[in-house]
Amino acid sequence: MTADILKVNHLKVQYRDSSGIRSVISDISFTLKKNRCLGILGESGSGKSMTCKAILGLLNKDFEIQGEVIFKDVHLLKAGKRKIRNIRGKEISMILQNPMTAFNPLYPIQEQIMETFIENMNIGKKEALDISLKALEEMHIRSPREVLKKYPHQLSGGMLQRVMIGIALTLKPGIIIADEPTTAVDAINVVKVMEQFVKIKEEYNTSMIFISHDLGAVAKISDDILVMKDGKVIEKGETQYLLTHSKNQHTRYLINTRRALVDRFHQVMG
Ligand SMILES: Nc1ncnc2c1ncn2[C@@H]1O[C@H](COP(=O)(O)OP(=O)(O)OP(=O)(O)O)[C@@H](O)[C@H]1O
Repeated sequence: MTADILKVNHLKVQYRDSSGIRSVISDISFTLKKNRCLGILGESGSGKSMTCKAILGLLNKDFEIQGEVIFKDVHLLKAGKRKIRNIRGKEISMILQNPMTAFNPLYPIQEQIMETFIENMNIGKKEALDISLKALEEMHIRSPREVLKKYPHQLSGGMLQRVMIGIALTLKPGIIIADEPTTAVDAINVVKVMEQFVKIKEEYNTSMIFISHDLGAVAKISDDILVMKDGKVIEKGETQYLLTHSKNQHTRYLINTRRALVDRFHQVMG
């Protein structure tokens, strides 16, 4: 039996503004098992990002959150700010859709990466620089010393995303939550970024939540899949079983849409 590393029980998220209250996530439950990858699949607006932001306490006061999120016996929704901040980054890392938003545009990335390592690993500047260089090398980034001196806008989305993955890997968290990590990446680098995720999973024993609207990406990396629609979980199960046996209409629709896309690609490419 594989142990559960993260349990989400009856999570509900509501959004409140001047016009009233709106349900964004309605009563979802799932578990992430140790050393496994859970793919969250769903169309835009289905609630994938909101689910993960709620888990990590990243939503502001306009959102009302109910339910239970248990990570290693810690009830994350009730944990204090300091405790959550310690868990985020070191124990649970999030890789965002748009890596540009994770960096401050006003500073070269070197300072920002080093700061993250100094804060989370309790080390000095010299060691942080060595580790930063190593993190980029691990991601097969050429001329890492020069790359570190660049400002975020001087690097491509794919490059920045690889830098983010390198940082997450170096911190060796128990869980990586990747939210549409290939969105800002050009087609050539998508393959490279996906390879890095598969590598993390296979070599580092990291548990992972991989969010995407792309069934191909989710199927490539996930052991289990959760399908979301309109803020609800409509199906969950082992990836292979779900892809071949799902009787759920919406899941079949997502599978068929993907199949049609691949067929069209083959037609165009001859
Ligand atoms: N900042 C916000 N304020 C209020 N409602 C929001 C906000 N961000 C998202 N929502 C709403 O929450 C719901 C779920 O959105 P969410 O971003 O989680 O979807 P998603 O599945 O991650 O989609 P995408 O793939 O486009 O990121 C949607 O109805 C959306 O309108």
